[in-house]
Amino acid sequence: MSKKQTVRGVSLLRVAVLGGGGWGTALSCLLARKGHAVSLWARRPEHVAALVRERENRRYLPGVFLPEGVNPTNSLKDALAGAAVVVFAVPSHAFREVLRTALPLIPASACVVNVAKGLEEETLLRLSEVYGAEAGEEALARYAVLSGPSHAEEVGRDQPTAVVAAAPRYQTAEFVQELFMGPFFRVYTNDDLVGVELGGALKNIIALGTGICEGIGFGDNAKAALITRGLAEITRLGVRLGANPLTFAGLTGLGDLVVTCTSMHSRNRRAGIEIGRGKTLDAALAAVGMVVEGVRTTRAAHTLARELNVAMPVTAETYRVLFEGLSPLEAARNLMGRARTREIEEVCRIKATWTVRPDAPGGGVEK
Ligand SMILES: NC(=O)C1=CN([C@@H]2O[C@H](COP(=O)(O)OP(=O)(O)OC[C@H]3O[C@@H](n4cnc5c(N)ncnc54)[C@H](O)[C@@H]3O)[C@@H](O)[C@H]2O)C=CC1
Ligand SMILES: O=C(CO)COP(=O)(O)O
Repeated sequence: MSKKQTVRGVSLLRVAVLGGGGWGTALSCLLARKGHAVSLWARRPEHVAALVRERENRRYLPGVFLPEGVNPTNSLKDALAGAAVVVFAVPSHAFREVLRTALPLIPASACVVNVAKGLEEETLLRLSEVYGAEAGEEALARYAVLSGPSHAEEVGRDQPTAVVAAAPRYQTAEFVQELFMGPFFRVYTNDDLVGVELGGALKNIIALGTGICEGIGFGDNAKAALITRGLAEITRLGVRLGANPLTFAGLTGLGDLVVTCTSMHSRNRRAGIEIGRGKTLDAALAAVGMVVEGVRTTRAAHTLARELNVAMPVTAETYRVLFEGLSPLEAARNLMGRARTREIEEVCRIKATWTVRPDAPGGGVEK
């Protein structure tokens, strides 16, 4: 493919998408529709064979057909050869393992985009920290995350969607913005990498909790309370870890909470509903049959919150339901019975340490 061909400033590129689930498939379709040459890598040969044969991911994204520009492959070497961009779309728990195998094969100049939403359970690290530890700090200059309210089922069908790109180096976020931006896919940049990563990961806990409430039979008031108070505790932990509190009012905070806590596409919400109806965690996960990131993230965030002494009551009760056998109804009673407090006073206790990054034009504030 000629490097001279461009789509609004970004050359038509060779892109490797790693991960043959719903999100990797939807993003492969989006990029191929923009004219990029996409290798879609999945680890199971029979899954790749089905993708090649059917031109559809019937297991994870039924009804969305792969454009010509998507080439499914089981060979990491083939997928990564000559790639200008590498998109990691594997679940968070597989990120380090796949990264280690892929790193020697990734071209030195390639831009790496991670789209998984989670924390590494064992180390409590954000995935950009995992990347820096494995690839070296200097490699972070070409690393970005893409996050926000974006179900694969809708993106795969060109339904309007808005997301955020963030990166240690602001220009990399701008490159990723241009790469993914399309008529139905609007990409903002945000220079708060910490907030964008945490917003995407932590909202899954609240979606599990909201689902549990629905499974019990509670109504919209409970859902609104959980979304709002969930946002408050996400913001508390985020600010403690160096995020900009305003990020959580944006697409990767409030936006992704709304979509994940209310959409029937959400695996986290669906798993929560099953648990609220009385299923065990294992039975709920089996019923969903796809990755439910919030389960591991609940464990990681609960540990982080305790280590940092940050109050996260929704996370704590969700943890007890998932891992300590607390009944969903008892968890709801615990949340409602907490000591009375003031909403605003609590928010005011957030002491923001956020500073504007020097490499962000306009100070990172949208004009
Ligand atoms: N599905 C969605 O709408 C969205 C998903 N995400 C995030 O994208 C990430 C991937 O999610 P989905 O594609 O939805 O998952 P999925 O459940 O649809 O598929 C997961 C894929 O990862 C593969 N996989 C699992 N372990 C692996 C390993 N060790 N090595 C290689 N491949 C492995 C599975 O075989 C499967 O193909 C998650 O972090 C999720 O939170 C983000 C935005 C939207
Ligand atoms: O992150 C997502 C949508 O923005 C996907 O959420 P689920 O994993 O709950 O389906």
